[in-house]
Amino acid sequence: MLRTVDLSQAGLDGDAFDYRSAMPRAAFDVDHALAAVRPISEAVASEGQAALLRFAEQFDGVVPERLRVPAEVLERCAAELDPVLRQAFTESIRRRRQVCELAERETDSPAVTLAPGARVGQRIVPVGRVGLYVPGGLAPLASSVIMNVVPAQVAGVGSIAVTSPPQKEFGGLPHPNILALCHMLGVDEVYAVGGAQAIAMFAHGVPGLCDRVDLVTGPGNIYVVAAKRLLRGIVGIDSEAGPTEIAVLADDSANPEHVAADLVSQAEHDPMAASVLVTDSAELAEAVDQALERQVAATRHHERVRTALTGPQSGTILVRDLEQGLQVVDAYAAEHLEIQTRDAAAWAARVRNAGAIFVGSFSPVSLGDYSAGSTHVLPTAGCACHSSGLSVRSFMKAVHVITYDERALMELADSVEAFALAENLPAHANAVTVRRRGQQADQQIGEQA
Ligand SMILES: NC(=O)c1ccc[n+]([C@@H]2O[C@H](COP(=O)([O-])OP(=O)(O)OC[C@H]3O[C@@H](n4cnc5c(N)ncnc54)[C@H](O)[C@@H]3O)[C@@H](O)[C@H]2O)c1
Ligand SMILES: N[C@H](CO)Cc1c[nH]c[nH+]1
Ligand SMILES: [Zn+2]
Repeated sequence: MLRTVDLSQAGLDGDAFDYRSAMPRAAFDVDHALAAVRPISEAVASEGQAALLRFAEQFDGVVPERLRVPAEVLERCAAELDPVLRQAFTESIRRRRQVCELAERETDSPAVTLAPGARVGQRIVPVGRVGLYVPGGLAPLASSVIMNVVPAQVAGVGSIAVTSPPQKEFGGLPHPNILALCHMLGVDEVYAVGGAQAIAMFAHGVPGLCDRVDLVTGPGNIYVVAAKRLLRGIVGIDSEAGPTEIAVLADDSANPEHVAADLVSQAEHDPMAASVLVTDSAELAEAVDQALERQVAATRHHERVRTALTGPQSGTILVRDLEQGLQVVDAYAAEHLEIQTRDAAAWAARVRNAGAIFVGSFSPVSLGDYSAGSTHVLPTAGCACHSSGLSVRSFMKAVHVITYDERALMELADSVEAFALAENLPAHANAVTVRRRGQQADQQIGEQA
């Protein structure tokens, strides 16, 4: 089912080999998606609620009665939540919050004294207002409420709004599990708006409905990603967390049924999802492919899964050994990387580029999707080589605080003036010179007195 790319001879001639270009990856037509979302964004900016209602009908097949979900609906959804699900939600929140509080929090740095009277410190400040996107097109990702809201709350964000597509099945409201989780987490500003129009609503603000936000976070499909890219600058965005990807680095010790199940699990998200196996064992590759045939035939969303697994974005990469496999997975920079090898922790420690690393046979990506305590909002399309998953840090800004007294500034006056004049910015130099003159004038007055 997976096409094979044999890289076992690549790079043997001693020349650097471009593994990134050799990897299967969707040729995302973001330009096409950008062309689709630009008029959506402009219509939301100029027409407000009327445009939101029109796009809901066009893309979600339903016109919500109210674009903002009433408080009593949130309360009812929480009250009617299945007890087993409530327990699962509670445990997921508890673990995610614990990791946020113990591993992701940043604190102010004490000021560094660089010379007498010259101090620079750093304050960490939460973003003021955020808009959090929860996907709901092909599947209602209630877990994305937890992954967005919990780090925002731990960061201390003052104002939190959540949005998710309206569901025809639920009369134009977002899915009830999404609404129940919002209530459980104390979020009362929730909208029934999906896709690019939701990102535009947050970025521009919509009079009489939703105030603009400072930062938009959360995963979504290619239209959501394109809207975030289009509106970056008008609003802050987290990383581009688009159609899901999984790469598995495996040797002949891996269980082919486990590997296949994990590849299928992420292919279930989207026909554009990517599943990639990197292995030095042709026997494992063959066994995984056989397991895939069986598992895909039996899975509920088999059409979507088959499209994802047979698309240009998925495949098996044969490598000559795990050293080369490491180079390949680093070049690919997967959203999720599983290591299913002997000595998995040692290989995992050497990986540089991945959104999240799942180590050993009993850490499947699905665990991280829901309950491990880690984030599932992760950079895709190779962005893991420069971006991180959504965490408390995503909701915080660092502000330098500079405090120099007169003597400390005068010690540096020559340097700053020379620097400024070298850049042909004399007004910059003058901002120091006037203070120097002021000091000289004070000295003269002192001498005259
Ligand atoms: N990288 C991550 O962290 C991460 C996490 C979870 C999910 N995901 C991804 O999120 C995505 C969820 O996608 P989804 O579709 O299920 O839900 P979604 O909520 O992201 O998108 C649904 C919306 O897409 C818009 N849309 C659909 N067709 C359109 C068109 N032709 N033109 C303009 N807009 C259109 C509609 O407004 C609709 O409300 C999947 O790709 C999944 O893999 C990524
Ligand atoms: N695997 C997805 C992208 O990280 C997240 C998710 C939510 N629900 C199920 N899976
Ligand atoms: Zn998933």
